[in-house]
Amino acid sequence: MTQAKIGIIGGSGLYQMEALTDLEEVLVETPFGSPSDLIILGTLEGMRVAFLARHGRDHKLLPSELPYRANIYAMKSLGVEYIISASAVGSLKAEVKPLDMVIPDQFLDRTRSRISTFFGDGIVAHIAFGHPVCNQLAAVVGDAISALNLPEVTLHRGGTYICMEGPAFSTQAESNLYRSWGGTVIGMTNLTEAKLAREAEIAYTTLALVTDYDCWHPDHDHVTVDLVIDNLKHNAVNAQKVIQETVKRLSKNLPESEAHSALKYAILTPLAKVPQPRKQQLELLLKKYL
Ligand SMILES: CSC[C@H]1O[C@H](OP(=O)(O)O)[C@H](O)[C@@H]1O
Ligand SMILES: Nc1ncnc2[nH]cnc12
Repeated sequence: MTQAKIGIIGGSGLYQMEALTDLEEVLVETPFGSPSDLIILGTLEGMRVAFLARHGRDHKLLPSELPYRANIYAMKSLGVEYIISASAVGSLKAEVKPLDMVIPDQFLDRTRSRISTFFGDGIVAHIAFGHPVCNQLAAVVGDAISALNLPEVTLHRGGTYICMEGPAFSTQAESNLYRSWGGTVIGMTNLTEAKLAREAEIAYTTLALVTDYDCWHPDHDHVTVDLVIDNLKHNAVNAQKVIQETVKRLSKNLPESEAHSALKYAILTPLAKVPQPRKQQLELLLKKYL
């Protein structure tokens, strides 16, 4: 049974959504283990939404330790069709300032120690990922930001999110390399989520909230947690406003998304030949094709 069509993943600094009412905390077990925390179901702008603190509400999980598959699978099992993912990022461009918001439309993968697929072990699928975020959902978030006219915030529509492994921040040589590759912002989590969301046929967009200039900018201190904490707090307040305005807009019109049929031409293994335990494990993702 669908409990929420909209999922919100809160990153560093965003551990709860204050405007939610009629709260229910749910423990969702998945074939991939437990999610990062209990999922909070609540009402926002008349819609049921599912909120998950990515690192747990007490921020106890490293980017490499996150149960990415359980998080996305849990959202899917609640009926989520759209995920808005709020994330703290460093800026790789002078014109993208701390407190700005970026809606990336591309990712570059610098992760190396995490599983970023539901497939394998007897079932092969290759999803299309040329456009890794849902452009329709991203446009709704962008329009919400523009309409809010937040002081001190410039919106950047589009851009490339470099997803590094962490937990240490980058070296200056790495930061400069990412700049030379055309990176716009850098973080440690969103590419993995975006891939799994696409495999789960959930439309996904990132709301990237800038906290720092990483370590490349000659006029700014290198990023440290201490340095970004105030910006994280400021961004968390703004992110909640943006998410509320986005949900308000989604409550009037849920956009079509190619993500919702991402598996249609992706699975290579004949489903009759998939080992039964795997089929059971992935039933939630596969059932419309069985
Ligand atoms: C702010 S310190 C680095 C930490 O912040 C980002 O987290 P999230 O993507 O969950 O908002 C980044 O990915 C690191 O995990
Ligand atoms: N400079 C940075 N590098 C990686 N992740 C970040 N999250 C916030 N700032 C970051």
